[in-house]
Parts: sequence; structure tokens; C-alpha cells
Amino acid sequence: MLPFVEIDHVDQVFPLPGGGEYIALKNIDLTIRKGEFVSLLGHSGCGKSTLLNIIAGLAKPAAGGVILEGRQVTEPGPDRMVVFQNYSLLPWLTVRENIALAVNRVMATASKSEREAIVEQHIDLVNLRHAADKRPGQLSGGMKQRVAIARALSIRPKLLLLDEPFGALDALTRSSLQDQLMQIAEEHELTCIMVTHDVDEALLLSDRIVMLTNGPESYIGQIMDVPFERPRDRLEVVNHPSYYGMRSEIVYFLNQQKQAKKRKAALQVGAIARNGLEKVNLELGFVPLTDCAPLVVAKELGFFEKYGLEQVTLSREPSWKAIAEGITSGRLDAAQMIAGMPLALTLGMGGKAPVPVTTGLVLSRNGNAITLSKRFLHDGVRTVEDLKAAIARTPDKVPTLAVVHPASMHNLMTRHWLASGGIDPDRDVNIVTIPPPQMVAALKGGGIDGFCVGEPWNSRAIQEGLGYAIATDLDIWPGHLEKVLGVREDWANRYPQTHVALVTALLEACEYCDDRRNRESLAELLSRTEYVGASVEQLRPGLVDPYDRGTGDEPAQILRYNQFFVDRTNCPYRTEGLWIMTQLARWGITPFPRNWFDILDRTRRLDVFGAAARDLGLLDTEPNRSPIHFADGSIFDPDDPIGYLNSLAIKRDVQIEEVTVDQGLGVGV
Ligand SMILES: Nc1ncnc2c1ncn2[C@@H]1O[C@H](COP(=O)(O)OP(=O)(O)OP(=O)(O)O)[C@@H](O)[C@H]1O
Repeated sequence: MLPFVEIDHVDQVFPLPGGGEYIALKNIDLTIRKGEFVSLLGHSGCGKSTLLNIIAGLAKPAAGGVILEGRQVTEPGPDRMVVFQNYSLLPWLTVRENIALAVNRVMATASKSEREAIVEQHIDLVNLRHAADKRPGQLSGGMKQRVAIARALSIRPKLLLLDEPFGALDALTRSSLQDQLMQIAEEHELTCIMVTHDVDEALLLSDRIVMLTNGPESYIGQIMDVPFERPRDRLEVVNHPSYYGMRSEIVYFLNQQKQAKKRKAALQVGAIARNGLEKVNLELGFVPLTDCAPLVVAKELGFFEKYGLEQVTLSREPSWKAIAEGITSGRLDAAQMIAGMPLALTLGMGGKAPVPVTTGLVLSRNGNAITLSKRFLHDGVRTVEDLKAAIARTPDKVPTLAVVHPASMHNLMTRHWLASGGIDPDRDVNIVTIPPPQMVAALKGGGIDGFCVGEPWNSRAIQEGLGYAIATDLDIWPGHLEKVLGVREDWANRYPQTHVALVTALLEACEYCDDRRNRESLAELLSRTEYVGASVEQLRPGLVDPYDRGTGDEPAQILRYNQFFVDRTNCPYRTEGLWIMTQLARWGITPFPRNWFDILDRTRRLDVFGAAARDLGLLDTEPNRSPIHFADGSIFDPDDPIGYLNSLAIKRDVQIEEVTVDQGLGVGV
């Protein structure tokens, strides 16, 4: 379906009184379907109203634009009506006259009796017949807001924009108006965008909640799908089993934003040097997943302090996109990253300028699964070949599969798996990106037919009866690298001793995580809201318990499902980085660099890993140059990456070019 509203890479910039400028919004990109109700949520001053004004055509963005039904918005128009918090009614006109003013202006070609009928219909719509001849001064706040809504709806806008419409009302009036708005929006299939501060209001009314980060340069931090069925009943919504989980996820996001503000102020302090290290105050990003465990353990068990890193803060990030932004902007010192991210950022993914990012540590291996909607299991889909046959049976229905980021192993391995079964991942299926914590809600809402993600999100979908794991990543490439520690290259050069201390602390934490005696307490630790925030039951499969694929088969113990240390987990082998680069090129995500050796040298810091491993007395850290063997029988020979690329049957147009990567970035840390 074509998008109804496209907010296309919008930036907004305001001049500051003393000179300079304030970047309020940065790269806001969002599409909205017809009939959808979307809320914009965020702290005061984050830019919600600024964005709404741009959509309304009341302000022009500094960059990007808004497209409504294929036409660029350049000025206000009757197809978009805004309802403001302060009602903006004309005080000398009655309720009827206030509504009639809008109708007469916009529907000038309709006959007088038609226009009168529309006015009366909308007076009834908001139950104000008894007050039709009263002026605003004689009305309560709730009544005034009902007039404003009736006036907005009377001209039949395509898009209703609401800027904290109920913010000034008492609780009772507020809930009654929310119910009325919900009913009207559903009956008239209205598309609505509402700015609100109120988490419960957003959950009650919205199909999606768009959470904005704090400014300057606010961006979309997280988007939550709200899966409650319509028509909605307030009590049923609040009693829905997912309600409090979703609510706490939003509150957590807002709290994180508050803390980020404090941290930004603290960043001005800059590097604190002590203990022979150039910097001991670090901000580390992670995404709520089972395999963030080494960071959590290093923090909770004091491994950072043990190696002199006295002030380490962990920052729970909503998505891999936020991690990339945090590292490239210098907001984060280092982060848990999907394995392809340092390479994709260094090569300039999506046409962006290359930002050299490097890794000296693999944090984990394995731990992902491809989960499909249960309906495929009912159709007998057990293998990739069965999936191909199922797709061929319904050529008009292209399944949508979600991955967590284009540069993730989830994307690259799902594509490898599909292609190994003769399914073209760009033509036979539709692959979209969704942050890990939102996968289950998206599957439940029916927007996607399956996903590839790390734990606990597969097990959650399986335990809720929504899906089954058709393949774990051990069925595709057993022992593949999964998460790495990523830092900017200029950061690594500026803080070399700190970098080694950080890798040493995390390497010791990895060893702790793979000691099976610690796994029970690890599941408890990860379940805490500030870390993964899922139940222990959802975290246990694969980590502690046998893995239940949701197929009805007996759960099987997969010892290496979450692998943190054993079997030479932690060395950032160049061969694996090289395979990732072939895949990024295979699917058109980045070019394949002719200077691949140089890129590998810069992005895989074997020297840092070696120094940390020596500090811990570990042997056997030699680079491994053996070919990679995949479960489908294919082999990657690191000596001939271009020959390998040429041999692949399903691929896009592969670009092979010299990639120039400068190191001269402004250091914000
Ligand atoms: N015309 C302007 N000139 C300069 N700065 C502005 C202008 N309009 C908004 N800003 C700034 O842009 C940022 C975003 O403002 P905006 O009103 O969109 O925030 P908001 O999220 O709607 O806040 P609230 O929830 O408090 O209404 C704020 O820092 C604000 O001070």
C-alpha cells in the first residue's frame, strides 16, 4: 500500500538570538498509512510541535519535506486541520458560528443548506446541541475542545493533527473526550497525528507511538506498534497482558532521555585520566538482548573497576541505529555492536560518509533464530525449501520478514539462508528493519510474517504461541561471530591504554558468562528492567534450558546457542570480517573495497585483542585464516573474495571500488 503521509528526512533549524543556530530536528523519517493513528511522544522541548507544524504546512523544514498523498506540503491547506491545546476559537462567535466559519470558508461551492446541514451534523457529532448558541466564554474547557474538534472535522480533512488536545482538561473530561475522538476516528477512518506527553493516552489511542529523543538534533529514538484490537475499550486496553510491559518500555525510554541530558552536561568535563589510563569515565551503549551479558556482568561484578575504569555507565539504546548514531556522534565511547556495523560504518553504508569504526573484541557468537508466524507451520513449512514452495503457492502474497539492521548478521545470514534455498531475498520476500524489542509486537500486529533476531525475542514469540523457530543460526553457520565491541578509530588512537583495559574487562566478563555455573544468576541479572527487561522464563531457553523451537518437537539442549568465550569466541578474525564485506556488497549495502586488506587492518584490532588476552594469561589467540564452512555445504575461501562473490547465483549488482577512509573526524569525546 502506498504511504499516505511521508515525512522525508526532515531537519529543522532555528536561529539563536545571539547568533548561531539551534538544530531542533535531525533526519526525521516516517511514513504513515491511511487511517492510522500515530502519536508523537517525548520530553518538553524535544520538537513535537515543531514537527506537527511542518506537517501542517505552518512551517517550512530546513531540509527534507512532507508528502501527503504524493504531493509535497508547502503551505497550510484544508486537507490538514490542526486542533491545538488552547482551542483557538473566536470568542465573539457562538459554537454554531465558530464551526460555520470554517465550513463556509472551505466549502464555498456547496449550497447554503448543504453547509448548514454539515454544521448541524458536527454539532451533534460532539454532543453539543444544548450549547449550540453559547459563546466560548460560557463553555467549559472540555466543551471548547469539542467545538475545536467539530470545527476541524467539519471540513472533512484528510489528516487530523492534534497538538496536546486534552492537555488542559481535568481527568474525567479528558477520558470522555479521548473516547469520543477514538470513536470518531474509527468511524470515519481518519488519519491522525497527535502530540502528547501522556503515555496512557498514547497507548489508548494510537496504532503506533513515535518516541523522539531530547534535542538538540532530536531524532526518532523508537517506534512502538500498539497491537490492541479496535474498537478499543479503555478497561480492556489497561488489562491487556502487554499493557504494562509496553508502558514501562515507554517510561524507560523517557527516563533514558532525562539521563542522556545529564550525561551530555557531564561530557563537557571530557576525559578523566587516572590509573595509567587516558580516560576512566566511559559511556557504553547496548541493546536489550541476552548477548549484552558481558557488558552487564563487567559492570555489576566490578570488572571495569578491576582494570582501572572507575566510571563506566551503561546506556540502554532502543535500536542499532541509535548505537550507530551514538558512536559516530561521539555520544558513546564504545558499544555492543552487530558484527557488520564497524565495517558498514567504515565503508559508508547507505551513501553516508565513511566513519572509521574498529573492533578489538568479539563479544558473542550464535544466539539468533529465524522465527516465522505459526501459520507457516500449519502449512507444513519446516525447511527453507518448504518456504520456497509456500511462497510459490501464493504469488500474490509476498511475505515480509524483519531483521534488526541492514549490517546485522541477522540480515546477512537470513539472506544467505533464503538464497541457499533458491529464494531471492529482495524479490521473493520483503525484508524490513525493526529494532529487536519491537519484533514480537510487529509479528502479533500482523505487519510482518517472521523475523530474525537474538534472544529473548524469539523465545517470547514462541512462548506467546505467535511463531516457531524454523532455523537457528547454528543451522546456517555454527559458531558465527555475532556481537562485537565497536569504537571509533580516532577514539581508539586517542585512548589506547583505555581501549586495552576495556577489552580486558569485557574478555574476563565473557569468560564468566560462559561458565555454566553462572548461567542461572545471569538470567536473573539480565531480566532486570535496566538491562533486558524480559522475564527469566523468556531468557532461559538457550541460555540455561533446552531450546524450544515452538514446532511441537521436544526442546533440545543447544550448548553453544549463546557462546561468549569457549572455542576461541573473542578474537576478531579478519576472515570473518572479509566474509561480511562480501555480503554487504552482495546485497548492495556497501561497495566491496578493492583495498579490502587495508580496511580489514583498520577495523579488526588484533593487536588490542592480543594485548588483553596476554593480560589475562590466555593463549591460543593466533589469527585463524581457515576457510568458513556453512551448513549448506558452501565454503568461503578468504584468499579469493572476489571469486567467491562472482560464484554466487543470487546477488545484486556488486560494486567493487577503492574506498577512501579519512581519519580526520572532530573528536567529541
Ligand atoms: N521559532 C523558534 N525559534 C527558536 N527556537 C525554537 C522555535 N520554535 C521552537 N524552538 C525550539 O525548538 C525546540 C523544540 O520546540 P517544540 O515546541 O517543537 O517542542 P515540543 O516537544 O513541542 O515541546 P512541548 O512539549 O513543551 O510543547 C525547543 O528547544 C524550542 O525552544
